[in-house]
Amino acid sequence: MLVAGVDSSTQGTKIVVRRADTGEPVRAAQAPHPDGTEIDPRHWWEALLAVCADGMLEGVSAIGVAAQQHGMVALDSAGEVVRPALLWNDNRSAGAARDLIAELGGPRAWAQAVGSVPVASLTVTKLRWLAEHEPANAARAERVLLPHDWLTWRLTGGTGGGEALTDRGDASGTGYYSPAEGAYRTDLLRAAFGRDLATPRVAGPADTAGPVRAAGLPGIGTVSVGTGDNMAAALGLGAGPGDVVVSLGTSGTAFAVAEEPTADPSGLVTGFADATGRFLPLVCTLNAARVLDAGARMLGVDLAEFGRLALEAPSGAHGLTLLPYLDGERTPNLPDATGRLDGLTRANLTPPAIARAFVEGMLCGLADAVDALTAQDVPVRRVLLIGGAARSAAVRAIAPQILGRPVVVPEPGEYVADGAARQAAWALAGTAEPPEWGSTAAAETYEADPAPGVRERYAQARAALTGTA
Ligand SMILES: Nc1ncnc2c1ncn2[C@@H]1O[C@H](COP(=O)(O)OP(=O)(O)O)[C@@H](O)[C@H]1O
Ligand SMILES: O=C(CO)[C@@H](O)[C@H](O)COP(=O)(O)O
Repeated sequence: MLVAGVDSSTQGTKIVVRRADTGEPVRAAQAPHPDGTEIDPRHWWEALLAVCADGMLEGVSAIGVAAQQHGMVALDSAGEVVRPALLWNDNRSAGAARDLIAELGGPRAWAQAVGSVPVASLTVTKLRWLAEHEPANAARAERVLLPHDWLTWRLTGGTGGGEALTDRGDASGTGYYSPAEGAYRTDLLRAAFGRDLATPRVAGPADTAGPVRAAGLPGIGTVSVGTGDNMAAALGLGAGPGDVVVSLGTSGTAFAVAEEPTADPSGLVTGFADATGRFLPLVCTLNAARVLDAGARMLGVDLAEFGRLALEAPSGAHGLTLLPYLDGERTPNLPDATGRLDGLTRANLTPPAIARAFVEGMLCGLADAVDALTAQDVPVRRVLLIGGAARSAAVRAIAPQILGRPVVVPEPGEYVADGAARQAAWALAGTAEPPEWGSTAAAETYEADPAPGVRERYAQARAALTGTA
């Protein structure tokens, strides 16, 4: 029996087909999404149809969708989107986040209410922005979904009979759902938007959303409830207690599966739920793999050559320090920040030093993320490195220096899509726990002497930028 898992992430859609019982890979495909921080969801649907073409779903008995978290998909009474979705990395609602925090009585009140302090990424702030800036669109909105909710709904029939569903994991990133209570905070949604909006029913981790009823796709009997991409990655990796996953995709994330919810009033750690009934404390940066993409483009080289250059320079990049806030930043919360390259001299203005500084700067943001998790008593027994940029030999070699501990790199793969496929297999099996699909046995461990000096210079540069030096 075969299952399929879909990852509809920021830069593209990926699909994997695996055997339901063992997880053995069978086939895979991917299709890109257009760039930008707002996007018409029909592009996600078209990418999903593209990866399902050419017999991809032949013999598949269940399918699940995981997607980028937080995106605001507002629908009207006919089920049409009222405007392009605002994505997790769209910073226009930063002011709305500040207002919402003040209105509820400060960050601690939010952390206690929903496990997270609003920043521009969270859906609740996008709803406030919509109400304030696009009253005509806001007036048409009847329902709010997240990217994975919308795709799952379309798969199961959409306006032709699908029920809008979500799961705890993705719901926990909205800012109007309490993972600790397992319930929506409709009062917070109403306070943000000015009136009620319909929200999808929160189904259980192994529930079925229905059969595939979308035109142009085979009538697969089981669509699992789906989840957010980070929750799916944890499920795909089989992350256990003590595992901290560092993912270097469009976003940089550090997260762990936890038995208890977190409520960090500093706002650094967002207290999400996972895809199995547990919790997923997570730190997210806006600047990860695409920092390297931009650096390589600037130097006029491909990613392989960029990595080779980075390894040519010594640790510390001859004194260069990159603050990688190329898309603003979410953690730390600096939505209007821009990047900064400190320490330039005539001697160090070389491609190797610049490439090294880009890799080190990106990784320093993630090292701070891991520290924020440990400050919330999240145990770190080992660090697992995944995501597109983990394919870079330079990143793999430099990561243990900057993270200050050995780094386990599982075989490169699509762990979000794998998690979605494993959830589909779980829905099919109807068991209490997801099927055992083996572990990260093919992982390689990278070790190196820690480079605390690099992090100290980074912290100084960051403090100078934020005026806290
Ligand atoms: N060998 C590599 N070296 C560095 N970056 C890479 C490499 N391969 C892929 N990437 C980068 O990984 C990113 C995509 O990662 P992925 O985890 O698929 O992101 P997302 O899930 O956010 O769409 C792209 O920015 C791409 O340039
Ligand atoms: O906002 C977050 C997590 O809170 C991001 O991690 C998004 O879920 C997008 O992920 P990628 O496209 O980078 O996988």
